[in-house]
Amino acid sequence: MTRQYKTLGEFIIENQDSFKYSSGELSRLLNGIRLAAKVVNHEVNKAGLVDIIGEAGDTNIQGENQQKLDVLANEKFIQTLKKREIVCGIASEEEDDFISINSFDNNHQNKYVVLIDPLDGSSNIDVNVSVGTIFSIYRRITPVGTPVSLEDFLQPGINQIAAGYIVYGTSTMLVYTTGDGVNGFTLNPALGTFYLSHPNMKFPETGKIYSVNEGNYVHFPQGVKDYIKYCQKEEDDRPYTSRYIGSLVSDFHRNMIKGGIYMYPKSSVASEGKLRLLYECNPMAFIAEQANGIASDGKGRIMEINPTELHQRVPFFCGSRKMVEKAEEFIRKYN
Ligand SMILES: O=P(O)(O)OC[C@H]1O[C@](O)(COP(=O)(O)O)[C@@H](O)[C@@H]1O
Ligand SMILES: [Mg+2]
Ligand SMILES: [Mg+2]
Repeated sequence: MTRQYKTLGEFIIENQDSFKYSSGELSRLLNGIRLAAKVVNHEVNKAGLVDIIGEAGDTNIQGENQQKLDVLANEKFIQTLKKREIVCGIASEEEDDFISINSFDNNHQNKYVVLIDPLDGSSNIDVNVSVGTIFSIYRRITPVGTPVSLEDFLQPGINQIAAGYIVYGTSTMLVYTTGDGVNGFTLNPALGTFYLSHPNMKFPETGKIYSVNEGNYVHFPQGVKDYIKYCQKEEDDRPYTSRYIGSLVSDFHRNMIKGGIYMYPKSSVASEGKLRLLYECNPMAFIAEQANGIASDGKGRIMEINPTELHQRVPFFCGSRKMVEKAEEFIRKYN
């Protein structure tokens, strides 16, 4: 007899009462993300066959050449969330500024803001390597009934009420937390349904995988260089294995299952690193912490950083507790 898996829809309903503000709104929002994930998954899976490969011809506010799939995924998530009557604002990697969304009755009754990285790992789209989507959800802090404002988005990660990612890989999975542990759901493409395949996901306390773009080694701070040398040294349970897919979501997902550390440090060519605090680092940090992992900027907790800009970047060290603590130890030696 095949094992009965709970569906994502059932799980969302069953768990909505454990949610602090449970009024069904977050469930509707998560269901919106579930729907958009399936739409984007459909496009990603046929990327080689239709004209969504390659550059879209524009650059985003970060000066990156937007890929066609970046733009398409951005449109699909924004359209789907707009229609759900619970979102008052959306910020996205692919949008210069936040988008204010007014409720149908035009008096700003919606309570949630969503920050998204619609397509993570853009450099891997054309070469058939796994990519993802990342989302972060907050309750607005400005009063309901007034237009959403920038301060609703510039909240520290500790204020997140939910966060998650979708990985479009050998299978498509949606992994999320509402502050009550981390659960992973695998899409059965034949049925178009997500099933609870990975309940209560946890980072192993330590691991043997380090993920960093070693091509930037010469530009890294000495502490980071020393930690990488430590990972490569033949001693105790080392050397560790180097694994770097170049898609944050995929590297994070593997390390959460097997144990490992992902690093995107600052460097002499990227003074604050590359990853964006609001829609990459904060959501992954929330998931990591809910799964007994750690997320740091090398000095302290990512989720305690007070954001100042929508697209600000921060150095990022995330994964198994003992490995991130060791990396911080090496970095602190030079502070
Ligand atoms: O090619 P690099 O410099 O190693 O950067 C790879 C990193 O950049 C990212 O692609 C940034 O994300 P986007 O693709 O969403 O811009 C991460 O997913 C990945 O870990
Ligand atoms: Mg990204
Ligand atoms: Mg992206």
